[in-house]
Amino acid sequence: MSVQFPPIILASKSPRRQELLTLMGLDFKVELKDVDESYPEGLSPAEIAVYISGQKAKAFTGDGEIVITADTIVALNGEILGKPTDRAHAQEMLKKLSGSKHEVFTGVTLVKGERMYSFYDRTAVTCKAVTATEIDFYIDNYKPFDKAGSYGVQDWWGIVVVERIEGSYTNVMGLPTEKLYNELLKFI
Ligand SMILES: Cc1cn([C@H]2C[C@H](O)[C@@H](COP(=O)(O)OP(=O)(O)OP(=O)(O)O)O2)c(=O)[nH]c1=O
Repeated sequence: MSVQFPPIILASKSPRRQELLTLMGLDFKVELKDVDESYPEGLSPAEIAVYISGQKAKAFTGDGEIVITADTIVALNGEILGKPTDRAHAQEMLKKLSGSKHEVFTGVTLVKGERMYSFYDRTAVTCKAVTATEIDFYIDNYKPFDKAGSYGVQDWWGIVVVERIEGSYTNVMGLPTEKLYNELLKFI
């Protein structure tokens, strides 16, 4: 790669984020810290994603290194859909997403020394209507319990159910790579 970035730490256990950063051609290390993912009331979906990515970043100082954290949430008509707590919760979320359009927000925070900068990207996703049997098939075979909104745009749901995506695809997967690249160039 022609651009030289300082050493990068990705503070995320998400295999999708690790994969996307690798696809960006960046060298990085993964470091994990436990973070409370609760957020204050009254925030918009974009503000929630940014707030939680900021909370994840506060655990790091990033001396000489750039630390990247992110948080992805799904919003449907003002309702926030995070990760499902169990099978029934996943069924409920997928039923709501079926036959409708929702938004995915990923907040990203960059940290280097004393500097901290956050941004977000927004993608609109339209899903076709699916049956209860298809939802059960999906949950049983793809176990989307680690995913916001209970689905992965990169798996069966994205291939078969997602009709239309307006905005960044990688933002839905968990990291808005196009925007992240531009922001990293400005941040270093
Ligand atoms: C909507 C959607 C979410 N997701 C994933 C991305 C994130 O991993 C997860 C949202 O949870 P997050 O809390 O954003 O991230 P995480 O807990 O997986 O990882 P970490 O906090 O360590 O960074 O949902 C997909 O993989 N595909 C999708 O289509």
